[in-house]
Parts: sequence; C-alpha cells; structure tokens
Amino acid sequence: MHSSEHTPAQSVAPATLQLGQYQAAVDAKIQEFNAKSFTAGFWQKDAALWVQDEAGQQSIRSFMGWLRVAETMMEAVPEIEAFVREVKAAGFRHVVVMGMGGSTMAPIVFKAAFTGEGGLPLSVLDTTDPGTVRQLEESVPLAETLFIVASKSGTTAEPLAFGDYFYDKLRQLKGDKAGENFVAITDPGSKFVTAATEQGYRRIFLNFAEVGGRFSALSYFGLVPAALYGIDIRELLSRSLVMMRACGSEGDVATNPGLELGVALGVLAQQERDKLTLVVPEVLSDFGLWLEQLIAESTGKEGLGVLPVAGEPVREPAVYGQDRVFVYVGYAGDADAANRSAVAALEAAGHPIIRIDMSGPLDLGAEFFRWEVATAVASAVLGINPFDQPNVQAAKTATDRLMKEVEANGQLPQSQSPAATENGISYFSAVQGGSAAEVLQAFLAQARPGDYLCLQAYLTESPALNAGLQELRTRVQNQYHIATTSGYGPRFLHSTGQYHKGGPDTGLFVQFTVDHPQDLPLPGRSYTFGTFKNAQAQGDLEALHSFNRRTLRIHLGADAEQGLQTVLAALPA
Ligand SMILES: O=P(O)(O)OC[C@H]1O[C@H](O)[C@H](O)[C@@H](O)[C@@H]1O
Repeated sequence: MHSSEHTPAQSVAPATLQLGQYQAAVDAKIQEFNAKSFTAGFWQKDAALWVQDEAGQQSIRSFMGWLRVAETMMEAVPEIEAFVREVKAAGFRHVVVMGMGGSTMAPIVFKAAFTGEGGLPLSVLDTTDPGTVRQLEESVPLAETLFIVASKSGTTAEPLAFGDYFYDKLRQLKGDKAGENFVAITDPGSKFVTAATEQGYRRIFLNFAEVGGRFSALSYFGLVPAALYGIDIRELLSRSLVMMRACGSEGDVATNPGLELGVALGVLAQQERDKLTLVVPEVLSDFGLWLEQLIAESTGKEGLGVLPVAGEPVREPAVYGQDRVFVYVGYAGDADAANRSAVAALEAAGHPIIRIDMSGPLDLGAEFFRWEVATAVASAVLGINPFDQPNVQAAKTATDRLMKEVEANGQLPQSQSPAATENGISYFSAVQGGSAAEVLQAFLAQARPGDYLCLQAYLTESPALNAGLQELRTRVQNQYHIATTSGYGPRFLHSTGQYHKGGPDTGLFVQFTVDHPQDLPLPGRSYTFGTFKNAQAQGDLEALHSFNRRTLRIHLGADAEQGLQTVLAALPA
C-alpha cells in the first residue's frame, strides 16, 4: 500500500491514492516521466509527449490555453461582476444557460453544489427534448429571464435552435427589444458573433480559441453563469491558482497532484482497470457529468480510453468485476457514511481507490484544474491527443443526413422492423428472440468481463425515470457484474458519445426512445424539436452500427415511465 498526501496550509484538497498491486507500475511510469522532464515539457506544451504525428502535435499545442486561463480570468473578474450588477439592476429575475457539452457542464455542477444565495436562480437547457423545453419555458418569468447562449464554435445545432426558439418568444413579448434578454458566450470570429450582433444581444463575451469546450470551466463559459448565480468567482479562481501552482512547472511527478493522478489513471487503464467509478455525496452528483465529458471525450479514441462511470448505485464488492478504479470526491468533515464505508469495503477487497476531500464547494475551482491536468496526462500515458473528438462527428454527420431527408420527405425514414413487440413496446436489435424477455436476455448475454452497459435515454428527465434507470443498472450489476453508465440524449452525444464510438468495443448500448405527442415547432425551420431529437437518436444509432457496436433500441411508446417499468418486468430475473 502506498499513500501520498498533499496537505500544506493554503493548499489543495488532499488526495490519497491507494493503488495496491498497481503501485509498482505507476511508480515505474513516474520514473520514466521524470527521466524525460515531463513536468517541464508539459508546461512548455511539448506535444511530442502525447503523439508523434505533426498534425496531432499542432492540435495539441493550439489547445493548451486552459493551463493559464485562470490567471487571465482573474483579471476579468471586475468586468464579470460589473455585468452581474448591470443584469440585476435591469430587473432580471432568472438566468437560463443554453448549450451543449463543455459549454454548459460547469454551470450544471455549480447549480447543484452551491445554494445560489445572493444570486439569480439558474436553469440549464442542454436537450432538444420538447418536453424539457416546454417545462423550462413554463418555469421561468420569460420577460425577466436572461438567456445565455453558450457555444464555443457558434455552429452547434442545439444552442442555435434554443436561441432562436426563445428569441422568437421574447420578440412576441418585447418586439425589437428582445435582444436585451440575450447574452452570447462564444469564440472570437465565430459566425454566431455576427448573428448575435444583428439580433441586438445585450452582451457578447468572447472566450479563447485555445481553450477547448471540456477544458473551459474556468473561462467565461463557467464563470459568467457562476457569478450570476451568486458564486464568489474571485475565490473560486484563487483556489484554482493554488492548484495550478501545486501542479507547477518543475519537480517530481510524484509530488504533483495533477500529474500523479493522471499517470495513475493512465497506467491503471493500461492494466485494464479502465472504469473510473466516481463515488460522491448527492450534492456533488453533477460533478460526474462534468468529469464524464472531460475524461470520456479526451481519452476515448483509437480503441483506447478511460470510461468514467458516474451515478452508478454504489454496491458491495461482490457485484464488481476486476476492471474498476474507485474515486471518492467529497467534503472533509462530511460524514457521508454510506458512501465512505462502501468505498472502504471496496478497498479491503483489493480495488484501487483514490480519495479527494475538498474543504467546500469553492474548492471545485481547484478540482476542475486538477482533473484537467490529470486527463491530459492520462492521455499522454495512452499516447493519444486529448483535445480532439474525432468520433463525435460521426453521429452529427448521420443526423445531418437524416435531417436532409426530413426536409425532402417531411419525415424521418422508417427504421428496421423490430425483433419483438410486446405490450406496445418495440425492441430493435441484431439479436433474435420471440418475446421481449428473450430479446433482452439474448442481448445482455453478450456481456463479457470488462464490458459495460450504456443506457441512452432520449427521454424527458424525471425522478421516476431516473429511479427506473437506476433499477435497471442494479439488476444488470447483480446478474452480469459489468459496469453500467447512463445518460440522457442528446446531452451525452457531446460527452461520452466520443468514447462509445472511439473507445474500445466493450459497450452494450441500450437506446430508449419515445413518441413526441407534445412536440414543439422551431421558428424558421421546417422541422420540430421532436423530429430533431429523433434524428439525433437515429443518427447516433447509425454511427454506433458503423463502428460495429452492439445495440438494442427500445421504443417505449407514448408513456416513457410506464414503458420503462414494463421493460423492467420483462427483464430476466
Ligand atoms: O461549445 P460548442 O462549440 O457549441 O460545442 C459544444 C460541444 O459539442 C461538441 O459536440 C463537442 O464534442 C463537445 O466537446 C463540445 O463541448
């Protein structure tokens, strides 16, 4: 057993790595990295530490702006705070952040981890699901809501659709003054800058081309919503800077919190401990969404990667395979007894364990940085470029093609015939079976050690659905001992979707779809939110097939919650 502590005063949250039998391999990699002065090279953006091809190296050098973005943003704090005062003085009562993937993940984490005291209530929209869009619209005071359209590229279809949808609503209320309620966060020179200017947006925050989406938590993308929500962004950033110095440009990898963690994760993945299973107290559950995107999109490519497993029911050692590393992130002094004792039992059973105890939610600023460094370093161990997402495009391309068919024919092409239809629910898969139970059984029987079940819910999120999806994960854990992940679509397409297609061929993908009786039209477009979302589901299924992934689509009919219960009832005991 080996443990390393980082606990000086005015310092970063302590991390303890209990790696057991894997410590020797991690130590060997640390020595190898020290011998080539990895720490210095990392800060000098020496791209040869990651990949050897010139194009890959060029991409790496041009996306390392996140290393110092917290310093730059410290100087922007007065500007952001003045903006918050302006917005409050103008009478706004609510903030909605709209975007996908890295552009909205940090606000999602902040919303759950902080109370919002002293700030404006915050909502995040990152789905084309018409039910969710409608719920959001009904839950905010439209005329007094500030809408932040967040898109680095300014070309992502979803945020542009959200912006147009709500701009149209505001025009109906305020005519030419609609733009007062809109803010853009995007890269300089993006097409969206022109559109937002023409529409009279209140403010356009220009972010940094050299900061990629999933590394943008500590840039305008994370900090403008954070400040509006009442978070002390100066303190958040100053804690990031403490971590940044701790991860600083010289010295032994073994005493560098980000580098050591990254080497450990990379080496563990090479030793087939590639399911990074996050255990957190309830208030930090959305930290898992942020970490999922960072790790899965950065490392899940070329058949390699670390699979983040977030939100999985924490269980007794007997249900797990030998492919896990457990990471506990919580608050020092918070009992969180059930989680901590479960992790202790897993440690006693021989699983590698990493524990991080923050002093409070403002430490998230430091943790964002630690995990960004660790993810970049784990990618160096694996020999891949952490800053591209080559396989996300496969789903987008398939969706675009399907949307052209919608424009031409007024509807999506019919999909294949189901393997089984029972109680109004249809099951589509390459596996055969005469009944729902047989199809489910045949599909899940493909599970091998090291595989994972991936639930992809293109549904309106609700507590009942969350409970049903958790029940499904628990049942599969019990019976097949494989890792289980779960995500709502289309959110995960901009996150773990990269790993699903680009990572190892170990996924068993179950896609849930539903009818859209409560659809919503999109202004200026010939299609609805519902059609767009269906095309995204169908497009991603095609993309998964093009990578020969094992899939099962379950169409739940009109009532998703009831449909999911019917599926659970059909699941072999
Ligand atoms: O901020 P945007 O340019 O709109 O991008 C939003 C997201 O979409 C893409 O699909 C990428 O895979 C993500 O890494 C990115 O965070």
